[in-house]
Amino acid sequence: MSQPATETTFDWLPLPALLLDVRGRPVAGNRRFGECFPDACRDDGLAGLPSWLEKLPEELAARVALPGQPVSLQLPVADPVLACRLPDEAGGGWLLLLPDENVRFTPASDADITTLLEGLPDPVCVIEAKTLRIVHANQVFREAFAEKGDPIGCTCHEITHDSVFPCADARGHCAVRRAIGTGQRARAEHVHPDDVCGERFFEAIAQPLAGSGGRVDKVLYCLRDVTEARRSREEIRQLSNYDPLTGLPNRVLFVKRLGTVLERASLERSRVAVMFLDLDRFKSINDTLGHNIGDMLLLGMSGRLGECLRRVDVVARVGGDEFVVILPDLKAEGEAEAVAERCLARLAEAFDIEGQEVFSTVSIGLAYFPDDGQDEESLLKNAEFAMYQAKEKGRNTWQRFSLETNAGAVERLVLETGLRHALERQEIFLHFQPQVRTVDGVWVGAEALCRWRHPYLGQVPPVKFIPVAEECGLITEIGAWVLAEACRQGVAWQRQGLPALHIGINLSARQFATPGLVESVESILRQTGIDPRLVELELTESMLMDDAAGAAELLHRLRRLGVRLAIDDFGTGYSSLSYLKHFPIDRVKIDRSFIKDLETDPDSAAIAGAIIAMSHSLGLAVVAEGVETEGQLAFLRERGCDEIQGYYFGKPMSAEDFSACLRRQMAAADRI
Ligand SMILES: Nc1nc2c(ncn2[C@@H]2O[C@@H]3COP(=O)(O)O[C@H]4[C@@H](O)[C@H](n5cnc6c(=O)[nH]c(N)nc65)O[C@@H]4COP(=O)(O)O[C@H]3[C@H]2O)c(=O)[nH]1
Repeated sequence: MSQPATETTFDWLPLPALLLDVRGRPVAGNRRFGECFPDACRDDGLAGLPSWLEKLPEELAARVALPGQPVSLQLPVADPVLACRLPDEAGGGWLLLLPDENVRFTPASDADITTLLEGLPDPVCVIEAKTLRIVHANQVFREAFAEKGDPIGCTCHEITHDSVFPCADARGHCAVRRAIGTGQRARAEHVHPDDVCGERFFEAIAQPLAGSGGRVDKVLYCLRDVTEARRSREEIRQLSNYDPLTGLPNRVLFVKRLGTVLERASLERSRVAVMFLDLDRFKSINDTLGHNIGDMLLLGMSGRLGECLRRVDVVARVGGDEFVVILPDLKAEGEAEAVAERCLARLAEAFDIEGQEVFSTVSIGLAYFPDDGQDEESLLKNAEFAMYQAKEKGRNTWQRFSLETNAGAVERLVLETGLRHALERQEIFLHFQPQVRTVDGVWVGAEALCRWRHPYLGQVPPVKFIPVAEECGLITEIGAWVLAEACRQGVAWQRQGLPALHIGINLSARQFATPGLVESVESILRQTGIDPRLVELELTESMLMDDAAGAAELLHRLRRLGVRLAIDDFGTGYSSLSYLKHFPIDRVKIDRSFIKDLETDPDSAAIAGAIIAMSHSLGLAVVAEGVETEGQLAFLRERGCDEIQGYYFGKPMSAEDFSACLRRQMAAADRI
């Protein structure tokens, strides 16, 4: 076919246009066509044209048209397509004018739609725009609403909602009507009643389908059952914001709510109180009556607490036996105190739990906004502090936050209560301090030292919390955790390619006296898979002296597990080396107090020297603790002290820092 004389005009036509040969096969597209179908127009001609153009030859063959006379073609696009016979002088053929750049497709035939819908896994139907009646529905849709009978001819809302009114989501949106109105795809979330689970949630998507006149005459309506996804989302939200036992908000949500209340209170200049409640001696109830009864008591408590509060008050469970309440918008003086009194009285009444009468009381702390704290954290902290003051006053009472207090006793209570949750809240962790071979400075061991990061108090030193843990018996649990964690770390280092280091672990007196220590150590060794010879348990002299025979037997049993034993802080207690030889001890650690004064105090130097010499004569190795200076190191090296521990070589550090330092040491040694 020769190129028509109108080529320039053809190219600049504002509509997409195609030149067809006499048989109706596309030959060239104009510039606009190229813009609309960029993939189809290549330098070497047309290719990959829309499939509906394949019908053209068939369609044109049936048409009788005079040159220059346009005919309208029935192609599956929304707007009419015009074809114009070109005069024979111009080579015959056709000029095809497409409606505009957004060539829209009309749905295929009913049969095509049915096949298409059946292939979809979700309930899908086609709704007539004018009447909102269903004209097609796939099998999944029919099954989903089987009890309603044949959906064809019914309105979509009759079928999906049992309603004579068009359906709508929570915001009043009907996806179908929006799609009809805007000609755009619309989405909504619907709740449909369900006999089995009460209600089911659907994501509804309405896709407008344009008729031959370009107007939306049908809507493709897809429903996706999102009930399960929504439930899991809700479960996650519930778990992260609510306490699973009582269903009350947890600490996270409580702090958010308190933030909102405080924001409003500062705008309105109103008063808010935070009330912190802690059950008195809950641990002993749990221990004696069992966790089930304990749980039910907590449930009962949370219920009764609700009875004592106003509707605007917010109650949350923030710890095992700790509840907090926000009392917003306090009008009268003493209002919060009255609530506290009411709670004390109601909560002290007996609970009937599985036929048992259970009594419990609470201690309550009160802190006011803005007087006792201006933000969530300080109010919560001060209310908790006041609660400890109430405990200190004899429990079953309330106390308003005040700085004048028996600081020591309250601090102890704060520590004890905090320690009860410290392990489960992962506040306890280990640091490691290198133990270095004196002759060449090589790192041969590490002492594991326990650390506690309290949420309010920050890092609490072990000399403060270990004695409290001892007194309240928590040391057994903490000590076992330390032992396991230190062994686990030792194994992890070896797996990372570091040399096998011996790990020093402190045993406290109470731990030493707890029955089952040997079994506990044995099981930890087995579970962690550490070589027992790398584990060194550190004890103090006083632990051995009270019951020497019993201690010796215990030490022998520990020794039989393969672990090493060291005497810590040597020199501060009985300091009888001859006595020590009755025990299966491997090493002696000279206390820091002697090392500190080595260079200035001849007595300290003499004692340290004597300990080293005597220990060696008894076949015991010696470690010096607290070495901070070159001079101390020189002295100890000269006296043949086996190992050194102290800031001179490294402070206690995290396991990651420890391994990084050790690697640097090893690399430096390799270079020498
Ligand atoms: N000024 C100075 N201090 C140095 C130097 N080198 C080491 N230290 C400190 O001396 C203490 C040595 O541990 P310790 O005598 O077993 O004394 C320990 C131990 O008795 C106890 N402790 C720590 N962790 C545990 C544990 O897991 N269980 C038990 N039962 N007690 C622990 O707490 C004590 C104190 O531990 P930390 O505060 O970590 O204090 C550590 C360490 O940081 C130095 O050159 N200069």
